[in-house]
Order: sequence, then C-alpha cells, then structure tokens
Amino acid sequence: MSTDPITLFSEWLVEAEASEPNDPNAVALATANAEGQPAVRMVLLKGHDATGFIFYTNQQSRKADDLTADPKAALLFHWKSLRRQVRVEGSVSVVDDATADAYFASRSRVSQLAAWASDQSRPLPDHGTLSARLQEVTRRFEDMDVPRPPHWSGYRVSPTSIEFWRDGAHRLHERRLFTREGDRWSEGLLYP
Ligand SMILES: Cc1cc2nc3c(=O)[nH]c(=O)nc-3n(C[C@H](O)[C@H](O)[C@H](O)COP(=O)(O)O)c2cc1C
Ligand code: PXP
Repeated sequence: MSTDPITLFSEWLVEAEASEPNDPNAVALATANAEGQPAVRMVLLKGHDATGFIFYTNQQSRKADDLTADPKAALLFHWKSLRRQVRVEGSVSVVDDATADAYFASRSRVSQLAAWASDQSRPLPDHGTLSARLQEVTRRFEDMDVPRPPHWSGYRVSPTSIEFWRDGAHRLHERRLFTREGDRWSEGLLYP
C-alpha cells in the first residue's frame, strides 16, 4: 500500500477514471469570504503533483474573490462507484502564467471564447446577452489564436492534509489521514 498521499491519490484517480460514468476529476471546492461565510461549488481538477491540486476559473468570480480574501480551501472528491472520498485542505496560490497559458491553449476554441464572453458569477440579464457577447468575441478573435483572458487562470491548492476514506461494512469505514510536516507526510488513522 502506498504511503505517499500524492501517489495514493493518483492511484485512486486512475481507478475512478475506469469506473465513474463521467467527470472522475470533478471536485467540490470550498472557500470562505472575508466574513467567514463558506461557499462550495464543483470544479474540474486539471493537474496534480507534489506541489498541489490545480483547477482553472475566472478570477473575477465569487470563488476568486473568496480566495483573495482568504487564500485557503478544502477539496472533496467523491467517487460514488468506488464508495470512496478524498478530502484535501491547504493554502491556495495562482499558478504561473506559462502554466495557465499552456492549459488555456489546450481547451477547445469555443471554450476559450466562452471564457472571454462570461462574466462568471455576475448577474446575467437574459440568455440573449450571453449569446451576443459570444458572437462579439468570436468576431474579435477571428483568424487568430484566442489569447488567455487576463482574468482567467489556475489555482493550486497546496495540501496540508489529505484524508482517504473507504467504505467499510456496518459504517466501519477506513480513514487514513496524511498530515504535512515540513517536507514530509505523517500518516494516522481516524475513527469512522
Ligand atoms: C462537474 C462540474 C465541473 C465544473 N468545473 C468548473 C471549473 O473547472 N471551473 C469553473 O470556473 N467552473 C466550473 N464549474 C462551474 C462551477 O461549479 C460554478 O458554477 C462557477 O465556477 C461559479 O462559481 P462561483 O460563483 O462560486 O465562483 C463546474 C460545474 C460542475 C457541475
Ligand atoms: N470553466 C468553466 C466555467 C467550467 O464549467 C469548466 C468545467 O465545467 C471548466 C472551466 C473546466 O473545464 P474545461 O477547461 O475542460 O472547460
């Protein structure tokens, strides 16, 4: 059994990719605003390694405002088909421009244009307004690569703790908690 939590996470994600009907990389992201009001929403995990877990979003969104006010987050993966969850907590930072540019360039052209068209989390008067904005940016970037919007980037959650939960009989589940101490991880168990 793996004792490095990042390796163990990679193994579980591969198993989820084989068994989940869609979006095995979907993860609930919890943040809090300056008043401590929590909020949670789904994002897609687009990378992970020893430095953290990366997702991409609009930097004028509610989640981005929260992360500016309080750069800490919790992530929750739940793979129903495997009856497993992984909880991650840590501090959050914006990825470097080269990383964000590379990921943005890998997206479909329409998704790139959508990132320009959407004032994510702001009130939208009607669907026609969004369609008109999509048409406008489609014209603006005709015959050229769509650049990454200045307000669109990735966030890295650098984990301080990672818990692996596995379903057990009679609610006697297995919980392995990894806690970062400097450069090292310590491991313990929790009662279910
Ligand atoms: C499965 C799933 C994956 C999603 N992935 C993302 C994502 O990677 N980035 C993103 O900005 N929004 C994503 N969304 C939309 C968010 O859940 C959310 O509606 C949006 O980001 C606005 O959140 P906010 O107002 O808290 O900033 C996803 C939604 C679902 C259901
Ligand atoms: N941005 C938004 C608004 C999304 O809804 C999603 C996924 O649902 C993403 C970004 C991340 O996925 P992708 O980069 O594959 O579009």
